[in-house]
Amino acid sequence: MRIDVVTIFPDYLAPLGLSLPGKAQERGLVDLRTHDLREHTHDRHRTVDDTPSGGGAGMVMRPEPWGEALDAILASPPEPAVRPRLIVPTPSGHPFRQADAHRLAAEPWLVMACGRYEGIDQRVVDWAAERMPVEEISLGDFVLNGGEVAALAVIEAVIRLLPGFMGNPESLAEESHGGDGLLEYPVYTKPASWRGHDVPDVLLSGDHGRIAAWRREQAERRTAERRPDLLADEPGSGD
Ligand SMILES: OB(O)c1ccc2cc[nH]c2c1
Repeated sequence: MRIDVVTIFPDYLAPLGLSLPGKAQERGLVDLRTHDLREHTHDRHRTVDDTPSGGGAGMVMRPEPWGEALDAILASPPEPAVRPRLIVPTPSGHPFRQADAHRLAAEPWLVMACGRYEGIDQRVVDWAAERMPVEEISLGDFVLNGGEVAALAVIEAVIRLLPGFMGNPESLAEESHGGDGLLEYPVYTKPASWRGHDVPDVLLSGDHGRIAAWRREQAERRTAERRPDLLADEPGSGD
C-alpha cells in the first residue's frame, strides 16, 4: 500500500516512523510519503491561506497549492492507471469506524489531505472528486486544530490491518469493535494479586470454556454499559 500525506506540518507525521508503522515501512508493507503543502506555493511568504469568501472568522486554505500538490502526487502513481482514494479528515466528515479501517486497508493507494485553519477551499474536494474517490471523515464529535492527528490515527488503524503487519493475526480477530461488534473484555496478567486486587479466579482456572464464556459476558456487559449503540445493530437485538 502507498500512502501520501499532504500537510503544512510534515513533522506531525514523524511518529509513523516509529514502532510498528516504522517496521511496516521497513518491511515494504507500506510506502508512506509526506508532502509539505508549502512546497507548492510561489510567494515569498509561502502563503497557504486567505480570508473566507463571504466573510467570517479565521482563514481558509487556498485551492492553488492543493491543486499543485495533488497534481504532483497523481503524476507518480505506484503503478500505471492506479487511482488513489483521497481521505480528508474534517469535523464535518462521516464517522470513521473499524469497518472503514478494514475497507481502506484493501485500497492500493490513499492520499490524506490534512487541512488547517477553518478548512480547505471546498473546490479542492469538488475538483478531486471528479478524478478519484473522495471521503471526508471524522474521528468523533470533537474538533482538533487540523487534520494531522486524525490522519495519524487513520493511518495507524489501517496499517495494522495490512496482511503481514501483525505478528499474530489472531489478535486482530479478538479486538474491540471486531467482527462481533462488542467492546473488548478486561485483560489481566501476572502477578495474580496486586495492591489488593486479584486476577479473576476463572482466568486462573485453566477451563477454556469457562474463560471464553466469562470474557463474552464481560464484553457484553461493558458494551451495554458504555456503548449501547453498538448493541442496537447486533443480530437478535430486536432492533
Ligand atoms: O477535528 B478534525 O478531525 C479536523 C480536521 C481538519 C481540520 C482543519 C481545521 N480544523 C480541523 C479539524
